Amino acid sequence: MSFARGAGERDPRAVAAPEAAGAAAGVAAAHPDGPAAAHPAGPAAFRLADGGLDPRTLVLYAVTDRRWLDGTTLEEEVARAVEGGATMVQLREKDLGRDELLDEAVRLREVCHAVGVPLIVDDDVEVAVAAGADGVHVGQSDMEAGAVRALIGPDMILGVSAQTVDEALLAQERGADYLGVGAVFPTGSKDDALDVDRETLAAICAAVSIPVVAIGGIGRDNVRELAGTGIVGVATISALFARPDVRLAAHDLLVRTRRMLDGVRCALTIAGSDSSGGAGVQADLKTMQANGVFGTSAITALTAQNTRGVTSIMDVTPEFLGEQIDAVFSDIRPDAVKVGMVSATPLIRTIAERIDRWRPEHVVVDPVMVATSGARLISEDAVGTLVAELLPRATVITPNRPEAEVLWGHEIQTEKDMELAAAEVGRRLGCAVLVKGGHSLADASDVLWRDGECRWYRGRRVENPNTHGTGCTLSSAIASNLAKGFGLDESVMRAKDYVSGALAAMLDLGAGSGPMDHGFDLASRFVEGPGE
Ligand SMILES: Cc1ncc(COP(=O)(O)OP(=O)(O)O)c(N)n1
Ligand SMILES: Cc1nc(C(=O)O)sc1CCOP(=O)(O)O
Ligand SMILES: [Mg+2]
Repeated sequence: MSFARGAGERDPRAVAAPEAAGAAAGVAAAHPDGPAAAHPAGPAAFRLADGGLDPRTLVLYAVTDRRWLDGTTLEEEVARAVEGGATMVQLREKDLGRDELLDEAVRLREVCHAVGVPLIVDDDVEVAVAAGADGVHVGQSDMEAGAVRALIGPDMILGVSAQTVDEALLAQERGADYLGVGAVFPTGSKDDALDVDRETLAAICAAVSIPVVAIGGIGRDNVRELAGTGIVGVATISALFARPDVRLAAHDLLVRTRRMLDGVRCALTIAGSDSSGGAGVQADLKTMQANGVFGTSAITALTAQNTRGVTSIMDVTPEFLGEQIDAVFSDIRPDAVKVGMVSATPLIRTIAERIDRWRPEHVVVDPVMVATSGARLISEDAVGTLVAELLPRATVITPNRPEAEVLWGHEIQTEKDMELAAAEVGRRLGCAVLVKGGHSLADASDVLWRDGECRWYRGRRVENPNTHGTGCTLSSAIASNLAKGFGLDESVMRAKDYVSGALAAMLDLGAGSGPMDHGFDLASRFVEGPGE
């Protein structure tokens, strides 16, 4: 484990760090800026309805160590950590006297409460209470957990360290809200840390009903090894405070921790290739990536197109389309499927047959009929097959106004017409229907019919003439969110937000209606690059 924080930075082990005892006498009952100025909602705000600690507060738990400071203050570094996404902060300073610890706790409390993040104090119950912190963390050689609970009352958060299943069960019985279990990897930040192997960590998580965070030597390169253990988050000192940019380090580790906790979700796009990259399979894959889902593809057709129009289309054979779908499903089973441009009857039949064979959980069909440029993308006879054989197999379909008119058989002139169209088409097909409003009607608002009810999603209008690929992008963003486990309502809302963001980035490419910036919010911007 390296302590090098970068050229010229010091080794914190060179600084005297006496492992101070826990609670000692002499702390004032309350600091002058104490509990009265605490987070208005108090620590109860971090609890769920059943009284348990909300596990989301533990996803990225930043533990302080002033020995990493290099000309900045602890408040500044903690502010950076929470700005980057730390969900909980622990003041753990072994070399501070109690008055200094209390002052530091009060300062950190302000920083944390300004952004709604709980502050925990390590070891010292009296300082935690006097400073108006949200909780305290004690280990096996600190004050006994039951005694701590009696002192802090029912609301304040109590964290307890455990290295065995017996210790974990006892801590839970004595009123712990969460457990810190480590050291799961070798650490240079705690001299007396004991090793906890993966099996013990998993056994502790399985034995208790309170949330567990892993601690010790965790960083961006090994966090994924904790997948499947049952933890709800990770606690770390050096992966944040030893980094040159604490905010970026926090964001990077948060993204990686979330990915580790959620597992990798996959989506499949079955659609046409757009040589200009703004629509079709290319837009779908970029959208999936940007929405945190691994994208796979089965290509229905190659198109030669750019922002001015489609000049040529070459369909793949139905056999080859089927082979692509089978190759993906038989190996990486996607959590959701998006179907886009599919222009010929045999290809539509192949997709319908594969849906029956592989039974994906979610199927989003964008019934692409006409490109934004006006080019027809499906043969007349194929529309009948689409309606009869593919759309009834969808979870949700996402027609724009002209497509909804074809499916409904009437003109759509008002928002009421959009609702009627969505309802009638949905009843006929037995699936949810999202009718998308256009610039001239309902602005950026769409209506979703599902299970007999209509719901409007009022989007924010973005003045951007470059709208090539918006339909593909919306449907693949919905599929990505369904793949991640969101319900349909939430998936539509998130997808609309994503499309608005991609439009608002105002990318301007090509002479015609250009593509959106699918990568406007990519996490990679926050990932530390080489040389750090
Ligand atoms: C979240 C979390 N987990 C474990 C610890 C370690 O606590 P403890 O065993 O009391 O050791 P010290 O931190 O006091 O040296 C922790 N602080 N936080
Ligand atoms: C504070 C602490 N407790 C541990 C335990 O095993 O209980 S390990 C540890 C140090 C964590 O720091 P780093 O992320 O730099 O390894
Ligand atoms: Mg302790």
